Amino acid sequence: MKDMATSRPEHAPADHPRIAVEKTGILIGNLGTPDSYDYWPLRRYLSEFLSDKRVIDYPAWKWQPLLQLVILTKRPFSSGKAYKSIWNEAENESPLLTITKQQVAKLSKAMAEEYGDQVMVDFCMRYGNPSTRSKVRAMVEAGCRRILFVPLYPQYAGATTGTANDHFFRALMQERWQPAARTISHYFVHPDYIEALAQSIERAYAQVAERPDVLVCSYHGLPERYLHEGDPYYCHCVKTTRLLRERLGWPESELVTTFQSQFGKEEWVKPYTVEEVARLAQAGKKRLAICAPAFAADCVETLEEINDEIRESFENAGGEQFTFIPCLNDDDAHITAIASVIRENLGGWVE
Ligand SMILES: C=CC1=C(C)c2cc3[nH]c(cc4nc(cc5[nH]c(cc1n2)c(C)c5CCC(=O)O)C(CCC(=O)O)=C4C)c(C)c3C=C
Ligand SMILES: [Fe+2]
Ligand SMILES: [Fe+2]
Repeated sequence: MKDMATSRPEHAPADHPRIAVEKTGILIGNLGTPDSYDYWPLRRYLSEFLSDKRVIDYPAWKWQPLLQLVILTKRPFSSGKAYKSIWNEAENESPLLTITKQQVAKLSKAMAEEYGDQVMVDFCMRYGNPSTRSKVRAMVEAGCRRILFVPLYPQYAGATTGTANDHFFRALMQERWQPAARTISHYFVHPDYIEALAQSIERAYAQVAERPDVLVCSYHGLPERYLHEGDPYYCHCVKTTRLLRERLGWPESELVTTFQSQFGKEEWVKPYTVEEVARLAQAGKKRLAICAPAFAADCVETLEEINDEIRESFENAGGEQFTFIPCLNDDDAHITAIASVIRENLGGWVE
């Protein structure tokens, strides 16, 4: 606690440990990303990710041999190629990490303006670095007696928010003086979030040559079985599109909900984006815009999968105008929305 404001409790003996001045931590959590696009870093990252029972729920005896001996001998090559095509070479990091840093810098500034040094803002990843454990430790060390954990996923899924929370709680288990803790389940219903999303779409529509026939809202997919076993993610996604449509004031025919990135042999929630865009092109919807409201930051799934693979599928089926709408990233309206969600969840903790 060398560099922090510290004090010794009243009536304490001279050798009592110094205690950092009390703060509230706001810890942003995201998925994670490999340290580089080379084979071993990707293999390490994917192994950690795909060994998570919240992501793939098969029993380990059945899943691990397949994962370690088959999937992880091939997938790091194809994933590596995808990551390489979008890598931020200047910073030598993935776009997800760059954008998360930008978001956190803006959020820190907004929170400091509002609450001064009562709060500190930082971020951590569920897989890879910076780890959740290291950031919880740093916050407690800095004097955070309360931590608000904010998984940066607008919709709740066990495979994203649920596992991020699990990891946060595991980190708390290791603290002798455990801070009070709160988490955020989802925030897609927040009017400021829907407003930020709607504005980003209106901005994109104002810039295209001709008004798109249809807006595809493409969400990261999930095995269909998870929905039947009680995961609300699918319903959260469908509701996000509805709220967005209501805010935009557009007819139902102009928005479509789809799901991308299916992985493995099971059926995932449908329709699949890659198939639906081809179907739309064949049905005469030649101008298409596409956004990805499940992602708070652009990443391999949007920059490569949507803007490359899915664009190709649309164009091969006769599509003519493909407008990729970036994620909200560090848009001011997005930061305002996240700040609103945080403020509402800090009730009673700060003045
Ligand atoms: C936004 C919500 C997400 C859900 C729901 C989700 C579920 C889920 N994902 C996989 C498998 C993979 N996901 C991958 C990347 C990835 N996934 C999300 C978000 C959700 N995943 C993000 C933001 C990213 C991108 C990370 C980045 O660094 O850019 C990947 C790795 C990439 C690849 O090799 O294609 C896999 C694999 C499953 C199985 C699943 C549901 C159970
Ligand atoms: Fe994923
Ligand atoms: Fe993908």
